Amino acid sequence: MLVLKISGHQLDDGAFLNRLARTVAAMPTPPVIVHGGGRGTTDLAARLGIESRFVEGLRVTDDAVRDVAVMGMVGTASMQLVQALVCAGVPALGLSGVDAGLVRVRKLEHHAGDLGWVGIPTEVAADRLQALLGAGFVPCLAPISLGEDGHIYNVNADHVAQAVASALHADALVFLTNVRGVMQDDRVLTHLTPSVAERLIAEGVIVGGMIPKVRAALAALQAGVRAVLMSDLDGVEAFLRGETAGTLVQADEEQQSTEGAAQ
Ligand SMILES: Nc1ncnc2c1ncn2[C@@H]1O[C@H](COP(=O)(O)OP(=O)(O)O)[C@@H](O)[C@H]1O
Ligand SMILES: CC(=O)N[C@@H](CCC(=O)OP(=O)(O)O)C(=O)O
Repeated sequence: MLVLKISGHQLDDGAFLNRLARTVAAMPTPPVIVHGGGRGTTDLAARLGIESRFVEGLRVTDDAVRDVAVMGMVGTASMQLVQALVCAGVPALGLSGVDAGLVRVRKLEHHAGDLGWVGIPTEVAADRLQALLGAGFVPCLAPISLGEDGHIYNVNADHVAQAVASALHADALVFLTNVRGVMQDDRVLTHLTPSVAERLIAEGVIVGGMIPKVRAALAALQAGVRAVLMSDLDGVEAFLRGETAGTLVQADEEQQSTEGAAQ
């Protein structure tokens, strides 16, 4: 089973959505979907006169921003995606992490300071997601989730996707984003190991929203998800055809044995 994380970058692009929906409809095994909505939420906040602030790719979320995040992600983003999927014949069910207690979180303690209502997943109700899959639905999760303290939290969608893929023991986790993969000097890195990733973060090559994505990808690999890909839609479609594309994360030892075999 595959967990597909869909970025919020292109959810207002009808042609993109229709192509994506056709790709999902053609998948032999229905995926579990986690979507973002960061860009739409930032746009909505601006229209409401609220400035958006991010720390290492995570949105600083006070009370007002949390309200906007709920509107942007459980509302607009979910509706845009589910509409396209259902039109393509996919029985998509738009949910958030709050519904049925699917994703529980605790407040994220960040080294850079207090980010407000930002959560980090602690538990995923894998049995309930399996029940939805078993009943023929394709769950589409917005990343707003319920705290162990009963409060509503804004959670980075990459973190939710990682937690869901790990809890479901998914075979693959695919991060569909708006770039071809993790880039260095205008080149896509075909493979990324934990040690290289941390070096590129420290050197400022991997910045902003790519930081939580890369860390989530590494955590999924660590949790036993065998294939973890970061790519755009071209790359995701190639990956589903069994071709190489985008950036695959790989354990350090795996990289060494590949290099060893090549010598
Ligand atoms: N080294 C890098 N390679 C590719 N993209 C990067 C890199 N560092 C930062 N980015 C930025 O990260 C963005 C993806 O993160 P984000 O905007 O949070 O996307 P998503 O919606 O997929 O979570 C890219 O659009 C790019 O601007
Ligand atoms: C805490 C935090 O950063 N939450 C994110 C959740 C949405 C998200 O991750 O959307 P993308 O996948 O489109 O970037 C946010 O508010 O933007």
